[in-house]
Amino acid sequence: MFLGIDLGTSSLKALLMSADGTVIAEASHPYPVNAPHPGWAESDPQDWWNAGAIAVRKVVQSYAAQVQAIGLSGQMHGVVVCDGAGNPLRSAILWADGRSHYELEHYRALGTEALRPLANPLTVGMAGPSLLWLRQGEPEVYRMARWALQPKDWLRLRLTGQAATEPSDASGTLMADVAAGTWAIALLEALHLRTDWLPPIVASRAIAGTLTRSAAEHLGLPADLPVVAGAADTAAALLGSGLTTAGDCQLTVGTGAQITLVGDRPTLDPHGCTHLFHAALPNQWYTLAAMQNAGLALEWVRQLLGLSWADLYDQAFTVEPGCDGLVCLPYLTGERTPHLDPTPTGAWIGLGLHHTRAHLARATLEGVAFAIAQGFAALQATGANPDTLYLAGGGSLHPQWRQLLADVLQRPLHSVETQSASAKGAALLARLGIGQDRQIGEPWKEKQAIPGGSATQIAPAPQITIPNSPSPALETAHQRFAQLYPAVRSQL
Ligand SMILES: Nc1ncnc2c1ncn2[C@@H]1O[C@H](COP(=O)(O)OP(=O)(O)O)[C@@H](O)[C@H]1O
Ligand SMILES: O=C(CO)[C@@H](O)[C@H](O)COP(=O)(O)O
Repeated sequence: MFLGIDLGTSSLKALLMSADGTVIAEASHPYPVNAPHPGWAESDPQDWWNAGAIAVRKVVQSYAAQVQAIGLSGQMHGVVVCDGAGNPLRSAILWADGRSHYELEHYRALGTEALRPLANPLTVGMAGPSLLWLRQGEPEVYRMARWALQPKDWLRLRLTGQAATEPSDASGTLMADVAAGTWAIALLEALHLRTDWLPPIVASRAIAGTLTRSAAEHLGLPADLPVVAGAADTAAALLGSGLTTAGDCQLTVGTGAQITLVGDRPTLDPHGCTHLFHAALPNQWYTLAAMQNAGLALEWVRQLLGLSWADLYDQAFTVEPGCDGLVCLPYLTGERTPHLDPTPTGAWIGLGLHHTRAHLARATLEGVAFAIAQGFAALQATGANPDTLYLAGGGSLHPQWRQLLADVLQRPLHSVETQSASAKGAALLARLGIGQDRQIGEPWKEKQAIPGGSATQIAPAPQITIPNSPSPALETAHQRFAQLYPAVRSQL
C-alpha cells in the first residue's frame, strides 16, 4: 500500500492507496490561514505537523505494517525558512500573501531577457519575492535560516531529515529555470538573493529520504519507509486524475481555484497572463490559470454569515440566478489570473432592502464562478479550447455548485473519483518511486521510463455535470462582474 499526503492551504489530506491504485481511505485535518497584517497570509508549520499525525493515523489504522512508501504534495509558491533540522524560524509565508508587491520591482529592474527562464508572470506570494521581502523586513531571520523550502518540502525534511525539492514546486517559486529544471542561479545572484539555502532538485518520483524513527512514531508508521519527493498540488492533482496527455484540462476548487492544461513542451503564454509549471512526470509541463479566492472567499463568507456548509449551499440555491441585481467580487487576497493584481478588494455591489443572507451567499458563489470563468478565458487566449474539464478539490463537491460552475463555464465538468486528487497523485508517485528502485537524490533530468501500471492507466470517474443553456440573468451578472473590477482596484 502507498500513502499520499497533500499539505493543502486549508487542511492536510491523507490517502491510502492499494498497489493496484484503489483508494482505501481518505481523511483530512484543518488548520487556519492567519492574516497578522492586512494583505498577509501565513500558517504555522507546527499546525501542519500536528494535522499530519491526525489525518495519517485516521487512514492508516491497522494497515501500518503494509505501507510501502509515502509520497507528498502540497500548496505551491509559499516558503518556510527553517534551521537545519527543519525548525521554522517564523510562520510560513503563503501563496495568498501580498506583502511582496514592491519586491517585484527588483525583478522588473533586471529586464525581460533576464526574466525569461522564469517563464511566469511576476506575482506576489511566490517564494522569490517573499524572500526578498524577508531580506529587508526580517534580516536576522534571513541571515540565520539554513533552508528556504516550499511547504511539502519542509514536511519531507521533518519526516526524513533530508532537504530536497523537485521540478514542479521549484517552477512555482520565481527562482527556477522552468524549461531546464534547475535553479536560476544567475538571476538569483543578480537579485542578490541567497542561493545556499535552496535544496537540491530531484525527480518527483525519486526517493528523497526515509522516515526517521521520531517521525515514524509521530505518524504511527514503521521507521525507514521510503519518502518520494512528490509534486506541487496542481501537478499531483493532474496525475491523480489520470490527466497526463497534452490537452487534458482540470479545474480544481480548493482554497484557491486553478485550471490546469497539460502540455508536452514548455510553451510561454504570449499574453503573460497564465503560469507555466513543470508537471510531476518528466518532460511534461502545464499551463495554469490561478484564481486566488475560491474556498477562501466561501469560507470567509460562511463564517461571516454564521452558516454551516450545508446551510450556505441550501440558502444560496433558493435564490434565482443573478441574485436580483447583487454582484460579489471575491477578491479578498487580490487576484492572479487574469488581472495579476494584488490590489483589488472584495465587495458586494448592488445591495438593496430586498436582499437577504441567502442572496449574499449565492452572490459569493456566483462571484467565485465568474472569477474562474475569467481564468478560463485567459487560458483560451493562449490558443487552447478544451471542450470539457475534469473537476477536483474539496470545494467542488456540492451538486448545485458544480452545476453553477458548468453553467458559467459552458463546459461539461467530469468530477474525479477521489476527494483529494493531489493526495492520490502523491500516492502514485510513491508507487512509481519504489517500483524503480531509485537512488536517493537522483537528478531528475535522467531519462525515466514509466513502468507498467502507471498513472496514465487510471480511468477518471464518469460523473458529469452538463451545462444548462445560458440564463440571461446569470449572463447579465457575469457582464457586470467583469465591468466592476476597476472599481475595486487601487494604485499602489
Ligand atoms: N462543503 C464543503 N466542505 C468543506 N470545505 C468546503 C466546502 N465547500 C467549499 N469548501 C472550501 O473548500 C476548501 C477546501 O478544499 P481543499 O481542496 O481541501 O482545499 P486546500 O487543498 O486548499 O486545503 C476550503 O477552503 C473550504 O472553504
Ligand atoms: O496557487 C496555486 C497554484 O498556482 C495553488 O496550487 C496553491 O498551491 C493553492 O492550492 P489550494 O490549497 O487552493 O489547493
